[in-house]
Amino acid sequence: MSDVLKTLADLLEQRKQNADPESSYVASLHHKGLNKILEKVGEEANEAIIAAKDAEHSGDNKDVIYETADLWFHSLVMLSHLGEDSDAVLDELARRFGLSGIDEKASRNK
Ligand SMILES: N=c1c2ncn([C@@H]3O[C@H](COP(=O)(O)OP(=O)(O)OP(=O)(O)O)[C@@H](O)[C@H]3O)c2ncn1[C@@H]1O[C@H](COP(=O)(O)O)[C@@H](O)[C@H]1O
Repeated sequence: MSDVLKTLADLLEQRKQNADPESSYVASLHHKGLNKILEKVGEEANEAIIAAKDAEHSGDNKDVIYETADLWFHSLVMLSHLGEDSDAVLDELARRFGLSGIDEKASRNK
């Protein structure tokens, strides 16, 4: 795991276990439950899509990077809520190295 993901994973775990929803945004999301977390993931995905479309026209990627960070962050809170962290996702991505998306899809449709 990258240092950033490891530091964030540790912070998210600490906030999930010990933090007060009044003073921690992450704890407030866990307190509100999975549906609220999923609502935020959907909202941030939409914002990232809109920012990407705008970036295509303006040539300025600042907002798409900001919105993608929001999307990744809320996805990590979702995984944390379910007892997982980014390691599991990175392992899955590593497992796919060298496996063409087209070949993988064809193997599913046999
Ligand atoms: N990386 C982030 C991070 N990215 C985005 N956000 C928050 O995500 C929220 C979502 O943005 P919105 O504009 O949708 O917020 P909003 O409209 O207030 O949200 P709603 O009322 O609609 O739910 C904002 O409050 C952002 O500040 C984050 N909050 C926390 N972190 C990390 O998590 C750590 C722990 O945070 P706390 O739990 O707050 O201490 C922090 O130190 C950071 O490292």
